Amino acid sequence: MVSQLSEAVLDVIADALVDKGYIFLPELIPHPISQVLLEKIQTTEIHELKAASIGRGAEQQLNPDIRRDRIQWLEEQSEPDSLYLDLMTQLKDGLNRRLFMGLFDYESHYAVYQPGAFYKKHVDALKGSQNRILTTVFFLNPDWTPADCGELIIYDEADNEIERITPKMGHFVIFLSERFPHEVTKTQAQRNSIAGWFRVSNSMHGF
Ligand SMILES: O=C(O)CCC(=O)C(=O)O
Ligand SMILES: [Fe+2]
Repeated sequence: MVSQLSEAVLDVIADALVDKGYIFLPELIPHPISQVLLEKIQTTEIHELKAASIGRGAEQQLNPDIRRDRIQWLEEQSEPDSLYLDLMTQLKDGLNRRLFMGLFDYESHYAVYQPGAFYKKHVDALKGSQNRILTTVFFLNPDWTPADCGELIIYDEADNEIERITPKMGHFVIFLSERFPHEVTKTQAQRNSIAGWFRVSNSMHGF
């Protein structure tokens, strides 16, 4: 399966990131790839995923009052992860060519939110102190209904709600990691996503 993000789509994404710092795309990932990613998550037992923690490095801790998803990191060596990671490399290169963002690598994990799980409002990168630049979230839930809740709500810097994304199969969102607080509302059904972060090289920031 070889898939190409078109130059036209990359133009739209780059323009939106410059204009408003985020973009919601109802269908970016080719359907056959979404399908194999969904099959992988559906055939993974919940105990194979690990409880997600908050904070980085020595500060890392489990905190079920803040976050209750279970995660598994994607790996370049395994399919279908590599299909998704290849598209993210195209996105990285396309954005670097257009915006000179200096995006260097990408880390991402599958996340499963079981009924009752949520992730309270947070930002993915503390201003100036981290190397996460751009967040991506991709949803893998074919039969989602409004009653299932589990929306991803994105806020602006003044804490106004600017986007409420239903975690339906195919939905994809990209936003500047430092700029947008966001939360996952309590889900009523199992909710699958892939969250990822484009990072700049530590050495470029003098860490
Ligand atoms: O799954 C989502 O909608 C977003 C998850 C999130 O915000 C994160 O993992 O940092
Ligand atoms: Fe987040």
